[in-house]
Amino acid sequence: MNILAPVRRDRVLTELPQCLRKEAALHVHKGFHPRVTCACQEHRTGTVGRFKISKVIVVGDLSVGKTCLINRFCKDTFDKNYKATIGVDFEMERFEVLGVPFSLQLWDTAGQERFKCIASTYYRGAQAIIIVFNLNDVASLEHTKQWLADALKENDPSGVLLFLVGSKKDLSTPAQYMLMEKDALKVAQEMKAEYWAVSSLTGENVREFFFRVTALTFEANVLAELEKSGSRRIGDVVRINSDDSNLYLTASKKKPMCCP
Ligand SMILES: Nc1nc2c(ncn2[C@@H]2O[C@H](COP(=O)(O)OP(=O)(O)OP(=O)(O)O)[C@@H](O)[C@H]2O)c(=O)[nH]1
Repeated sequence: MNILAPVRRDRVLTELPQCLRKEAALHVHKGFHPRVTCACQEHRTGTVGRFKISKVIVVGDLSVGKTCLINRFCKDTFDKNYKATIGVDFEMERFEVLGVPFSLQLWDTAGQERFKCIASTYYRGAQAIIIVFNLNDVASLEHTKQWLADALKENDPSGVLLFLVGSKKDLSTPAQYMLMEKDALKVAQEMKAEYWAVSSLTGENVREFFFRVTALTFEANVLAELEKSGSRRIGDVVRINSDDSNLYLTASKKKPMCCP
């Protein structure tokens, strides 16, 4: 018996959402990996779609807008008053990707130094790490490297997808934004993270960004399931965070067995 309500219509993904900037993208393929599409059509996604919940952690300096980002996506609300996150908080979001149910647990962590040690105990087991900085505060961009290092202490760097997100885009002039974006793209490339710029106030890019996180996390999960179930023999190599400058989620060039 299915006791869960159907997934909201605006949480259904039938296509791979595209990256924001090709220079700093986890991959630039137009669609889902053919093996993922095929596995979904044939209901061969293993634990993905049944009990699996993917953990996503959101880290970054205090007041960069982590809570607002999550609230804009999950609740479509925006609070202009700052209330520090104490320790952690989380939201569950249910999606349907290529017909397969898929859930994300979005962990909002505290940026304030005094709450950081509580928050860091929740970093473990993340499948995606979202590192947020304020597009109007260059120091917060510099600090992203330390946030990433701390988050990776608790996670396997080769098995996690990274996203670098510039927040509060509404507060930058186009000229200021261009300057900041140049630096941010460099940092994202160094980290092997996908770059996004958003505004939780206006909602710009928020939905696109979370859909991209969902789609790429789903894709990585299904590829990992296929590998685990022995499909590796047909030659697919799944590697997240390879050394390729623009293709961190890779697969071999061998033809998939089923769909083209
Ligand atoms: N103009 C503008 N303000 C924003 C935006 N996002 C967040 N803010 C404001 O920035 C302040 C901090 O936002 P939060 O989301 O609470 O920041 P946080 O990163 O969760 O902070 P900590 O919980 O301390 O780590 C609040 O006053 C928000 O209203 C945005 O996109 N545009």
